[in-house]
Amino acid sequence: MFSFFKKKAPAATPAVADAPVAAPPSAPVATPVAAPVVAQVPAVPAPVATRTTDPEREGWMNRLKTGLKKTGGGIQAVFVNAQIDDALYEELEDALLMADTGIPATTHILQDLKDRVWRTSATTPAAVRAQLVESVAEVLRPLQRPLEVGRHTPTVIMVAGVNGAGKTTSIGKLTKHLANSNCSVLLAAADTFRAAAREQLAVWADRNLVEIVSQEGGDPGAVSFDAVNAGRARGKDVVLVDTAGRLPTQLHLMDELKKIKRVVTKADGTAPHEVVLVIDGNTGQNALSQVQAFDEALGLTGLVVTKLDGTAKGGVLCAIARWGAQRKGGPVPVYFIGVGEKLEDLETFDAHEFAQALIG
Ligand SMILES: Nc1nc2c(ncn2[C@@H]2O[C@H](COP(=O)(O)OP(=O)(O)OP(=O)(O)O)[C@@H](O)[C@H]2O)c(=O)[nH]1
Repeated sequence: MFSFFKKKAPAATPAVADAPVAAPPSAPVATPVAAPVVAQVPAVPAPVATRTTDPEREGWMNRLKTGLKKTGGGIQAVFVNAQIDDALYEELEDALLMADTGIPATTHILQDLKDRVWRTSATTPAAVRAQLVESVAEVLRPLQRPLEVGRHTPTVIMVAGVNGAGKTTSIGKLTKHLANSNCSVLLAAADTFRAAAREQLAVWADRNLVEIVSQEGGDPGAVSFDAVNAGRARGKDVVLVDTAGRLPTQLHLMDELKKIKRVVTKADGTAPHEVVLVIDGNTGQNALSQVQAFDEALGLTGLVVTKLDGTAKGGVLCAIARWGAQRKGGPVPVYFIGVGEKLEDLETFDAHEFAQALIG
């Protein structure tokens, strides 16, 4: 199941009765996702829906749980025949650190857990574990925010990341869902180095009946510029700019990325409207370094975390959330998570579900 919000010009009367209830991004949400939201929605962005008994959503939850099984298993084991004492908290600390949660987030979660245990008078391992899920969910909740489409026409989304993080695959998945929801999409193949990347994108474009701007060996800035102009001229809802993979340490390539962003702004003074970093969920604490480095270079507006169906430990999202709590512009939301290689394996991020999968 997939959800995003498409906003149209304010002139139209919002379909208030049918629209999801708006709430602050940090508030717990409980509206079930019935179907992708493509209707006009109120001006205030609404949160993505969460807990649901939808079988499709349960299916991907199982995949996420399977992917994070190692982490969940490790944390679960701490609670087996456990006493609620200092030793339990020490073991939990180890388990959270092993899950790539990092020291600041682990310290924060444990302190919050102790407060909760005291407040709720939790005395059984199961009750403490339930409180741990709530602690982790609360840390993650600021990351839960939907991608908005429709405020600008086209909405220009620039996608970056290290090599092999899953950018092109995620763009393909996202394109499918956008196209399925009647959003017209234009893809910009700004990875002009790798012929295979252009071909891969062209295959996605073909499958999804969307258009693509591509140029063999061309300048990625020029391709992006052309794509944004073409997107505007053709009245596309979304332009997705796929950039070549690069490491934050490759300074000349990071400069190139900054240039692509500048050129996109030249084509449309309000763009890019989103700068999304794709991170591989298996890269552990390194994912946090990537987020920080790309954010410094580009100013990120969102994340896609891929490969959570594999051997990812998942705790790094807590580290990213705690870092985001200190960030000047606030947390960088996780728009989507990737739980497989298939087209439908892209899901909106739900803090509570993720916490449940993580804790096991
Ligand atoms: N299991 C799994 N595999 C994924 C997921 N997302 C992407 N992949 C796989 O990861 C590999 C790399 O994906 P790409 O989309 O080519 O990565 P990229 O970031 O575009 O790569 P470069 O263009 O080389 O930087 C492919 O084999 C994908 O099928 C996911 O959520 N789960």
